[in-house]
Amino acid sequence: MKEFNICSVNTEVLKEIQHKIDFKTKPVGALGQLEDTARQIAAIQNTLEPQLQKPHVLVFAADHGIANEGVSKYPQEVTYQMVLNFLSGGAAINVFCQQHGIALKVIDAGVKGQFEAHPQLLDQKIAEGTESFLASPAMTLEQCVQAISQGAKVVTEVHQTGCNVIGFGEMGIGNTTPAAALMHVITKIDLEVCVGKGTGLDNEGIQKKLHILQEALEHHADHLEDVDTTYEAGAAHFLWVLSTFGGFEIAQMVGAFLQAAEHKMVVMVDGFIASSALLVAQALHPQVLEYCVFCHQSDEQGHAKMLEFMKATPLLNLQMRLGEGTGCAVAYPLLQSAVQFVSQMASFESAGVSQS
Ligand SMILES: Cc1cc2ncn([C@H]3O[C@H](COP(=O)(O)O)[C@@H](O)[C@H]3O)c2cc1C
Ligand SMILES: O=C(O)c1cccnc1
Repeated sequence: MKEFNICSVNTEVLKEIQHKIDFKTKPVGALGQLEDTARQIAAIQNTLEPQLQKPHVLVFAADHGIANEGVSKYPQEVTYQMVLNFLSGGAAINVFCQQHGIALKVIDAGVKGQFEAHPQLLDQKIAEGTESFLASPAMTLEQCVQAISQGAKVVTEVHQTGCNVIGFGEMGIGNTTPAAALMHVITKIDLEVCVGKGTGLDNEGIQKKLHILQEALEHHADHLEDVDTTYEAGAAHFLWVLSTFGGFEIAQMVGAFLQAAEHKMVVMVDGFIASSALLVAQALHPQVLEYCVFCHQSDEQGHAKMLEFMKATPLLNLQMRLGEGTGCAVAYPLLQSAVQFVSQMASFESAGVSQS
């Protein structure tokens, strides 16, 4: 497995930027979470003059064997079709990226079917979909390790273009099911809390999804008993969990999160599925969380608890439940506001305004 070298952010800068923020012409703390975000970005960048450059969203797409068990409201071919939609500019993520000047790349991490070459599409296909984890591991350990390094590689390429702020999205019909499994195994939160409606299952559909997950956990129970999800237990446990229950887009996002933190990039975190990849990433390297701005709380029912587990306070709660990185794209202007008030607001002294 690729080694990641992730340092903690500079906490000295946190104190100094706080001082700078407190001398801006506003009551102390009045910009709320924008102040927290500004402090965090300053600490990540190790500067009192944080800046955002060349924002990117990477959408990782892949298919899932478990989708054949009827865990989604939509058919599997939607994954392939939506990739084409991303490439022709018609998806929600295209619209929001266009709106905010965010560059968008689409990564085929393991979609069923072949695509023609396209300047926005990267071929990082591990295989044409995972196996159903109802009866076997979703992927081999080798595939899992390969996916992590592929996800890392694309982030390094984007970083080399001068990008210092990046978000990860996903597309993969059925992928709220592996995300729920990862959440349950890593957080030990009751499976019922981790399972939600995804693309819009009704109650009966959610019960079926829950039963399939229970059956899958039962199938892997012998191994699961030996799984130690404490940090000290080491990477092998988490790699087993990720390869057994994950997906190729999820595993590539694990590598992407870790690599972005190694490059000291500001990392925008999207919804339930992206956060399930981050759960694995933070289990391997807890410092990755210091680089993460949690963009929104998804309406998928497990997300609130998942965020709580990572002690995260999301910027937005718009009852969105789409994925694709849309939470990152709509929250990006807030990150811009955070860095711009630091650089552009007057101080009490420069504006001649009296302090308390
Ligand atoms: C047209 C369409 C576009 C999407 N864009 C993201 N998702 C989202 O829905 C899927 C997860 O939900 P589930 O586990 O219930 O299948 C993922 O592809 C996710 O990205 C979409 C889903 C659909 C149908
Ligand atoms: O929060 C998400 O990422 C999400 C929720 C439901 C369906 N697709 C994605």
